[in-house]
Amino acid sequence: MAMNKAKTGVLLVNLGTPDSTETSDVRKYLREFLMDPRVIDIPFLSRWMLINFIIAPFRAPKSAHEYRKLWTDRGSPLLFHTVDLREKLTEKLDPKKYVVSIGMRYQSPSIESGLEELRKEKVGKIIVLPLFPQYASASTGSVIDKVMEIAQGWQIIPEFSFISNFLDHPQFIAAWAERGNALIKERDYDKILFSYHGLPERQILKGSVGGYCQLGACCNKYGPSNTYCYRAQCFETTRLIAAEMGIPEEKTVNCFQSRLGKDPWVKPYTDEVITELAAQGVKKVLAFSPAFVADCLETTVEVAGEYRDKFLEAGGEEWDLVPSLNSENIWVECVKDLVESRA
Ligand SMILES: C=CC1=C(C)c2cc3[nH]c(cc4nc(cc5[nH]c(cc1n2)c(C)c5CCC(=O)O)C(CCC(=O)O)=C4C)c(C)c3C=C
Ligand SMILES: [Fe+2]
Ligand SMILES: [Fe+2]
Repeated sequence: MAMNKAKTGVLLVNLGTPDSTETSDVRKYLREFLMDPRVIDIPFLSRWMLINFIIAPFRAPKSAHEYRKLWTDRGSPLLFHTVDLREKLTEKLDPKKYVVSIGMRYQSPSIESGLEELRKEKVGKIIVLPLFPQYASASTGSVIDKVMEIAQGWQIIPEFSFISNFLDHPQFIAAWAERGNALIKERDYDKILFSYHGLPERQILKGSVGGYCQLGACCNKYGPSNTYCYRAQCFETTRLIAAEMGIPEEKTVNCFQSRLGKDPWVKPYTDEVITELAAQGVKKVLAFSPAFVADCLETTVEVAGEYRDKFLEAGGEEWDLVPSLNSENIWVECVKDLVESRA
């Protein structure tokens, strides 16, 4: 007689977002987010002073203003696209074999509540998918850290599988190419710009065991020696999307956005690249933001708003952002494959 096998739980985790655009909620979110030592990796007391004397009083009201530009009837896009992704993935997976929940690394719904939903279903195995294509300690690493911290308190720890990155998954690449091609069909662009979330350089160097990454030309090749170098992962994603779309490499440009503070972050910086492109006479830019799988503050407000304004003010004429993967069918298929290949 065939044995009934326990279901596999799938936990989809995204970064998280404030509960509302009230400054108090944004402050609460920023406090939790930026007190994470993997995000701001400086000594506790310095981090605490930075959050309480600078971020909470000055940054929170500014960020709340930005979040108001992003907010929709369904709240924050980052959250509702993750809810939709869960729903569509659940429809595609065999209900006898899988149960899917979601968790946000910061604020709600929490990772803890997502794991509890799975435990109630008595799952035999948990696959954790941090929704960050390229591994970074500040994103994927922090999610894994939190899940392990929670599981420490359990009597029974089931089998876990953590998906650390998917920057080169063929369906992830095809999904971006499909989104980009829809715009390229309409219009000719001079440059295709890929803007990734930035990181302090020291975070990459700290992970560079044996000094394999020098933040230079070494990141232009991706392979077994630098699997987790964030910069190399980003460059590889660009190369693969460009190849899938038939775009020559010299038409592409990589850059890193959203730097915070005075320490050096990974280069080149998106705002500086924009000024240089405009000065070179580039008029039409198509921008991709493939460090995010859902539209969020960083894409809709920063890339499609702030950076667009900057480019147009500097003499550019056209700046379009490729919408994120959100809960597009081809992306749901990719997530299904990521999950089934770990089951
Ligand atoms: C030291 C600061 C930060 C690091 C390091 C960092 C890494 C990092 N972040 C994401 C993804 C997202 N970040 C988002 C917003 C955001 N990020 C930071 C700071 C750091 N991020 C701040 C302060 C904010 C809040 C907004 C602001 O005040 O400017 C978001 C958007 C969330 C939303 O609600 O829409 C995402 C997503 C990754 C993947 C990453 C490491 C690679
Ligand atoms: Fe961030
Ligand atoms: Fe590198």
